[in-house]
Amino acid sequence: MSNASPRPLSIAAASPLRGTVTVPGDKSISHRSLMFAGLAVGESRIRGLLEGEDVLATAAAMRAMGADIVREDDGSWTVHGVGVGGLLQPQTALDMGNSGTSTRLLMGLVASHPITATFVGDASLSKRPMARVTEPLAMMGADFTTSPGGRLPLTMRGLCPAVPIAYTLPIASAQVKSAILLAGLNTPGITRVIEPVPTRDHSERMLRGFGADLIVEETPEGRVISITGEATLKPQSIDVPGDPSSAGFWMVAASIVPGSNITIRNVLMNPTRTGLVAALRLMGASIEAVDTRDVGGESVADLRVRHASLSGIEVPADLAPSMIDEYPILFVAAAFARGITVARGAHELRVKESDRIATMAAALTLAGVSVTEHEDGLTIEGRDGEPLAGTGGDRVASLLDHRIAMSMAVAGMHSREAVLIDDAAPIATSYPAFIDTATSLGAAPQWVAA
Ligand SMILES: O=C(O)C1=C[C@@H](OP(=O)(O)O)[C@@H](O)[C@H](O)C1
Ligand SMILES: C=C(OP(=O)(O)O)C(=O)O
Repeated sequence: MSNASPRPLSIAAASPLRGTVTVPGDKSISHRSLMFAGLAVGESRIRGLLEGEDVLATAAAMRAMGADIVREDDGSWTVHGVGVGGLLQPQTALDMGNSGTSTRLLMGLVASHPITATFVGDASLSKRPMARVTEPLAMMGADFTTSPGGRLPLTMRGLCPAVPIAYTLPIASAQVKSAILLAGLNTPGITRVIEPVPTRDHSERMLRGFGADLIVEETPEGRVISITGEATLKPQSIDVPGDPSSAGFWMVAASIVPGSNITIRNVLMNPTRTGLVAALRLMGASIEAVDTRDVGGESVADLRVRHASLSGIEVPADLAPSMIDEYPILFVAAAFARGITVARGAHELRVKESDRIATMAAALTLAGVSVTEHEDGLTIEGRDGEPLAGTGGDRVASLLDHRIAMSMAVAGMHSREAVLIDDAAPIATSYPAFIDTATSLGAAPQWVAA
């Protein structure tokens, strides 16, 4: 996983995109399903789990710490948990591959168990900041030996019983929030996280579903989330809804390729995740949610998306937490809009799988788009529906970042000559079927020789 060989991809003008697609299970919910089921007492069943490399890294780590996790013949997953407090000492380093969510949430779990664990990852993950979780987890009593800059590889020793804390998030991060709440699961007393800016709330919803004593209060300081340890989690039957972050690629693809008309089935519409839909609608996109329904306590809908003339906008900065992973594909939409799009207030993009501000600025510039880079975002001059010229035989650098590879593949779908991407292998971290789905909709991605 950490050493996959590069796989260059070429993609050029698509015929109109038509048809119905089903996106894979939500990545955030998939990670949490395995972790919480792995801590429950008894058998949980998960349907629709995302079988991408990031989630498989979580499964392997939970197995290494004692959970029994099996993929059944019908594609569902069965998990027998160890019980909160029951995680075992892993015998080898936990390989987190490319996955920030696996790393930070599992560090939270280890923090309140009496075990030592070493976390390693690929070149991208090894550059990402971990102090945002090691600092609060150290306050709870965990001990860390990190690589320079507080990065991976790192070894941590949990403390049991750990010390409950009340912690105000200095950055809007669901991973940091979740790491602390997960440490709180096995910590006697009440662990509190104060979230001035709301972020995705899957940990809160799911932990409550698994029977944890967790309350959320809206206060003038923000959302206060309190979890009482030591919790007992009850096994669950989970249907993972489709990932809105994966659906985002098709929303933009259908919006920019003339004549397109597609339906994306079963998309999670949790309001902490729908920022891209809101931003695209502000730009004039035609996205209609049909058959909105409740699946396991989450709102889910089918999205009908038709080609539309997009206009440049100032992207409201308060949408950032609810579309943080969707900026790369929003930048692609902006490249085809009429007029200027300004997206600021998204500084966190600098510390994702790649520096997504710099990486997308370079990628779009190579494809002939006029882009200005800011410390916290981009200004993009739209082409008013005109196709890109292509990358002229040069290769976009995806820098081990799945969302860059997929976003630039979508850009290629409305390009006269090919957009070449140096390495599309990272797509498998979150969306293994992306290339097949693109082909089924009428696009023509081609693997090329390295
Ligand atoms: O909690 C989660 O599942 C995630 C939270 C976000 O990260 P941050 O919390 O670092 O913003 C997001 O970028 C990531 O893809 C998944
Ligand atoms: C940022 C992402 O994931 P992670 O932080 O889990 O690596 C992502 O999927 O875009």
